[in-house]
Amino acid sequence: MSKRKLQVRILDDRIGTAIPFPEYATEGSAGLDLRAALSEPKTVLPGETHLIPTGLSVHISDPGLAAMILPRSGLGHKHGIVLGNLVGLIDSDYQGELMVSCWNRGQTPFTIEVGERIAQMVLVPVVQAEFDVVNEFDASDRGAGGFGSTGSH
Ligand SMILES: O=c1ccn([C@H]2C[C@H](O)[C@@H](COP(=O)(O)OP(=O)(O)OP(=O)(O)O)O2)c(=O)[nH]1
Ligand SMILES: [Mg+2]
Repeated sequence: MSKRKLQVRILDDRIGTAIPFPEYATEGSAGLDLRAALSEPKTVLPGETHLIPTGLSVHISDPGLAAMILPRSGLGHKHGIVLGNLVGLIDSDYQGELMVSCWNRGQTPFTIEVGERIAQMVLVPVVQAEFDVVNEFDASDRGAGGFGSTGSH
């Protein structure tokens, strides 16, 4: 399987030792698990949102690619820990630290441990649009119908 080279900077020297470097959990994984580069465990109370550093920055560099930060399903479903921005989008020209906004949408406090896998990052292809302003579109079957226009079943 071919993999895409990605430049990464390690901003926290515990990465690679106390905090494992991000990796694909299995050969077929789409997401790289991102870990909390915290100095001590952090409790997120119900309704709170905390910005958690990962100790890493990436420079994707190619405008035909981006990265998305997505919740981990186990954390989100069982513990209510999802992302404060719902989805994080990493621009190809971003060179700052990868940050994860952790929102506790549940009813019970959740403690993020040092090095815990808090979210996952997926590299995705991107096509930038160049707008071509027109007065009318060629007719389509759907036209302007949406929001349930095709019926409820
Ligand atoms: O979960 C996230 C989302 C974004 N970012 C970084 C990478 C991204 O390239 C940059 C800007 O994100 P975005 O464009 O979504 O935020 P904005 O509110 O539009 O800020 P800006 O004005 O800096 O673009 O912040 C993260 O580290 N984590
Ligand atoms: Mg932006």
